This record gives sequence, structure tokens and C-alpha cells, in this order.
Amino acid sequence: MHEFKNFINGEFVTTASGKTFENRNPVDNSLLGLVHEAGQPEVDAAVKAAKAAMQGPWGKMTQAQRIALLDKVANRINERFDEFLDAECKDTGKPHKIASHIDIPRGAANFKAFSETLANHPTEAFKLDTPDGRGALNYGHRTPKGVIAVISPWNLPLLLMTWKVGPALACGNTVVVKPSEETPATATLLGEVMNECGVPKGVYNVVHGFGPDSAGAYLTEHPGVNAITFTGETRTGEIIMRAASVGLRNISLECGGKNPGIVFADCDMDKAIEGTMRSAFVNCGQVCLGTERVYVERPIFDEFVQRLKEGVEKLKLGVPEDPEVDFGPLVSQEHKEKVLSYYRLAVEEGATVVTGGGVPEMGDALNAGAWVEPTIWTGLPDDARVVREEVFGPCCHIRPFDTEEEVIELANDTKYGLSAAIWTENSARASRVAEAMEVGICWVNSWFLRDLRTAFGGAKESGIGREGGVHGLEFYTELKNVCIKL
Ligand SMILES: NC(=O)c1ccc[n+]([C@@H]2O[C@H](COP(=O)([O-])OP(=O)(O)OC[C@H]3O[C@@H](n4cnc5c(N)ncnc54)[C@H](O)[C@@H]3O)[C@@H](O)[C@H]2O)c1
Ligand SMILES: O=C/C=C/C=C(\O)C(=O)O
Repeated sequence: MHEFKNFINGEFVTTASGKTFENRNPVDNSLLGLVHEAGQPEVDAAVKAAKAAMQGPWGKMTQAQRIALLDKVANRINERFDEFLDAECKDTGKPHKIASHIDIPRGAANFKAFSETLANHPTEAFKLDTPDGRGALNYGHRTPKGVIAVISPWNLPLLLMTWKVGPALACGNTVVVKPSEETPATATLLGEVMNECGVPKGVYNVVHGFGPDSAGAYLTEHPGVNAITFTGETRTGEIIMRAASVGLRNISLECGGKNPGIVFADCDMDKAIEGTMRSAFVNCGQVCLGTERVYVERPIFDEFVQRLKEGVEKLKLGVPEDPEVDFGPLVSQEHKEKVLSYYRLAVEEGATVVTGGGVPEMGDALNAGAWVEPTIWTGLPDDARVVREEVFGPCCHIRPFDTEEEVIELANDTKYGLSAAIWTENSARASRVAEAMEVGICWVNSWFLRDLRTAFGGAKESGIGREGGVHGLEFYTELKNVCIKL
């Protein structure tokens, strides 16, 4: 039986309590192995190891030495690409075609992206005139925050975890990672890579478990943690924010969304269809930036709905290792039940089911998996729960609109504010509507096109703070001003 162990102070360890929980493959619900659930003792040991590492060789490294080491980590992930790909796709059920182009390459790139940013980012300095004419020199000096708690979700497990670990380590911090209970594999495998690359013990630690009364809560409530970065549901973000308030620990929250896609009649329809197919259905709809609300200008509404339906019905469902497959299962039976409850609710709220709405017949070997049909709805009122609540599945509701003012109001009528996608060939309109979106990220004639130097994060209930490029510096470092009287 495979075991997913905690990784503490450079060693793979089980737990004092002996508690384990099952990790299952969502493709067929087969047992992948047992995960060792970290208790308070293991979380204490991980935080202690991370703190000690700050005083050891890691804390004495120059930024250039850290950057060189993280470059090795990125290269080693790429050398062990197939192992990471296999581990990620077994944990999530996602097609190799997706994980080999998104999850694993970005999982490695996140260690390189911040290194370049840090190496080239200037430090501020000011010359102050003083009455005696000799003046004073002020300069900013950044130091690591210390031990960073990293709490990550199950939809893009390696990518979203290293999106935090990369900058944290590049800035000289150490980390204790609590991956999702659904997806322990790649965070554990990264422990091997850290050892192989000579990253000092205690710099990278992994504790497995759940949230409340488990490793997640023990970690965010631990007084030895200096800052907490979290990606997950908004409700969870609120709980973590309360935990962080004790001891005034800084937080970075990347939370849920109910993202609009806005398709104007003057769009390039091929681009809009291709982009919406990805934004609504890639990763089985389990992408926080995904488009669950699509607004289409009335003259092209019928054509758009028909063409998206045709695209959905061409999606190939199947096992991850099939190179033709572009659509896998949801991450778990539990999430499948949640998404199916919204499929039922949509019909109760009066939706027209354009396509999907149920469970596909996958054959005996796979029917025990977390499979649902990709689904399109029309005809729901704007206050329908399916239009207002994040489903986080392969589904979207399409609604016609008539004016720019109307669609801006519709798009912004949500408690979330993560992303938006706008499809129009009119650049003035693109800029005008994008700037009117109450979100953190707005794509025009594209979706999930990522420049890692840009600010990434959500507005309203989609998050707090920005990560990416220099924006992560404010979270991952303390900035001191030094004033020298000349
Ligand atoms: N904004 C983004 O960048 C982004 C990216 C991916 C996913 N998400 C959001 O994440 C959600 C799906 O992911 P999920 O189901 O893993 O989210 P979740 O909030 O259930 O869990 C996320 C992580 O938090 C941990 N956790 C749960 N309760 C906790 C607690 N009380 N204390 C400490 N840790 C706790 C979980 O174990 C997991 O590791 C969706 O809402 C999606 O929109 C947002
Ligand atoms: O599901 C959410 C995806 C988040 C993506 C990123 O954080 C990224 O591309 O850096």
C-alpha cells in the first residue's frame, strides 16, 4: 500500500497518532494509498524545523545563492516531469493533455519566475536635505518574513502550491505547506526534489491533513508562523483570516469566484467560442478563474449557444493517460455530489438544459469515478442561485444582453471579484468595459493567458492581496527604512 508521508526537517515521517486517511483516484475511485495525517506534534515539529532553518545555512545564503538553488529545483521538477505528471493526474483525474501543458510546467516555472523578478527589482532610496546642509540617505532594506504557512487547494495542486513556495523561498523565508487532503502526491514528491537539490533541511516542510481540528487549523493557529498564504474557498479564507489576526500575522487570500464572460456581437466568434470552451470546461470546470456566467449580445446569442453546445458535445471524456482525452472527472465523489446538486437546482430554478445536466455512462471500469456531463444552461433569472453561487464544475449559464451599460451591471452584480473575460474586436470598448469590471484580473480576447510578472489576485470576496511579480514582495518580506545622517 502506497503511503503519503509528511515531510519535516528533510525527512519523510509518519505521525505519532498513527492516523491515516485514504487517497482515492477520482477516475475510478480506486485506492491510491494512505495519507499520514499530521497532528499537533507534527505541525509543531514542522514549524520548529522551519524556524531553525532560518538560523542555519539557508538564512546565511545570499539572494543569488538562493536563486541558483531554486533554479535547480525547477530544473529537477522538469527532469522528473513524468513522475509529477503521473502523480498529479492520479490525484486529480485530470487529462495528461492538460497537466502536461499547465500544471507541471507552471509548477516548475514558479520557481524561476520570482527569482528573475527579485534579482532585477530595485530597492528604493531617498536623499534628504537637512538644515546643516549635510543631508541624510534613506534606503529600503527587505528581509524575509520568516516561517510562511502555505495552505493550498486541490484543483491545480502543484501549480498553486509552488505559486506561493517559489516567491516565499526566493525572498529567503521557509515554508510549511498543508496541501489539500484530496491531493497529497505532488507536494510530497517535491520533498524528494528539495533534498536532491540540496535545499537545506527545514526550508520546505509538508504536513498532510484537513482543515478544522486537523493540520490546517493547527498550522494557521500556530504562534510560530509569521504569515499565512491561502488559496481556497472564501468561507475558509474568512476562518483563516480570523486565525491570522491572533498575533497580527499577515495574510494573502486567493478565494472563490463567479466570473463573467462577456461576448459582444463584434467579437471574433471563433476566438470567443474557443476561449469560452476553455474558460468554462477546462480542468472539468475546476478553475477559480473559470467562466460560469456568459453574457452574449443578443444578435449573436442563438449562434453562440449552438456553437458552444457543439463544442461541448465534441469533448472527449476518458482516462488521463489517453492523449485524445480533454475532459476528466471532478476531483472527488463529494465534489461530484455538490456539482450534481447544482445540476438539479438549475432545473428547479427553471433552466433550459442546452446540453449535459447529468452523469455520463463511462462503462463498468470507470462508472465509480466522479464523472459528470459538461453542461450549458440558458433561461435562468439573474437571481437564480446557480447564477450567483460558485459551482466549481463544468457548467455555465448563457444570457443575452442588449447594451454595454446593461452587461457591465450584470457582470459586476456578484459578491465575488476575481476575473472576467471580454470578447470584442473594438479596442476602445475592450478597454472601457475591462476598466469597469470589479475584478482583479480581466482578459480581453483571451483567457488564462498568464504573464507571471503581473499582479494576480481577487477583489471583493475573491481575495485579499496580490501575488505575482514584485507584488508578492510586500507579503513575503518586511521592508525596513534605514536613514543615515551624512
Ligand atoms: N483565487 C484563486 O486563485 C483560487 C485558485 C484555486 C481555487 N480557488 C478556490 O478554492 C475552492 C476550491 O478549493 P478547495 O475545495 O480546496 O477549497 P477549501 O477552502 O475547501 O480548501 C482549501 C485548503 O484549505 C484547507 N482548509 C480548509 N479549512 C481550513 C481551516 N479551517 N483552516 C486551515 N486550512 C483549512 C483545506 O484542507 C485545503 O488545503 C474554490 O472556491 C475555488 O474558487 C481559488
Ligand atoms: O484555479 C485557479 C487558478 C489560479 C491560477 C494561478 O494562481 C496562476 O496562474 O498563477
